[in-house]
Amino acid sequence: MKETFPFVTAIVVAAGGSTRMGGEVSKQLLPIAGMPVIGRTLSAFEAAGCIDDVVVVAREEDLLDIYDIIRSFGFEKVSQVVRGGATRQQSVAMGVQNARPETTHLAIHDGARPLVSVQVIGDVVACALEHRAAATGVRVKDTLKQVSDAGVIEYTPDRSHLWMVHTPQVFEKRLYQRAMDAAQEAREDFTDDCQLVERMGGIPVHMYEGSYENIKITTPEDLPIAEALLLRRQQEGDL
Ligand SMILES: Nc1ccn([C@@H]2O[C@H](COP(=O)(O)OP(=O)(O)OP(=O)(O)O)[C@@H](O)[C@H]2O)c(=O)n1
Ligand SMILES: C[C@](O)(CO)[C@H](O)COP(=O)(O)O
Repeated sequence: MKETFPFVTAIVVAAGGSTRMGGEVSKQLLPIAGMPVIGRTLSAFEAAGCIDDVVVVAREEDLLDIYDIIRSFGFEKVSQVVRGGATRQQSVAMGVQNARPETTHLAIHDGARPLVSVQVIGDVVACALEHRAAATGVRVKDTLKQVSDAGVIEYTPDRSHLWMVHTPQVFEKRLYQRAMDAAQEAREDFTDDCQLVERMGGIPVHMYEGSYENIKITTPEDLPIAEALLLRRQQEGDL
């Protein structure tokens, strides 16, 4: 039997409006290389040895489809599917409130990042077990510009310390709970979970260098990119 410490619960948030994708259907339900986006995401967490339990957060209108996907692909780690909130932060909070009481660490992940690998999940969880708080991300590859509302370049930031943050973002549960309560009390709402811990100060969030393949399905051109990456993995025997 597995020891109870650590007990890592993945909170997979899939309750967004998919506005930038367009269309009626949630982007998490769209097929890529023959499987719904959320199915691909959940397969990675099912296969990751460091993950003990999974809570999925979804829109009310998607619940039946999500249950269907979980049943048909046989995802045994998913213990609950709960309704999300109006913002990503609220959806994460719904997931956290429903995590099993023995949870010691939370691995918060976007349902819309189906290319996350078992290796990245394992490495960022290990980093958080050591440091209490960790995120995965990649170094910015392009030269960046700050552009004014009039469309004029204002300046070129030094990119040597700039990264794009991905998920999973992994935290000791007690720490994350404290950060979440403080942000809620201050009525602050953030697009990622690191910011909750960053704003408290005192606890450094470690960055684990992950993979450029861990893209978020955000706009329509992301779908063929994800499909091409998955087909390459299939050809290389990684799937
Ligand atoms: N109220 C929300 C908003 C976002 N998310 C989830 O958070 C992840 C990252 O969000 P994003 O890509 O911004 O998704 P959407 O909010 O759906 O996108 P958009 O801004 O285009 O509507 C996604 O897996 C999304 O489903 C969520 O669970 N609940
Ligand atoms: C959490 C996140 O995936 C980190 O990259 C991201 O912030 C989600 O929201 P966004 O509004 O698409 O940046």
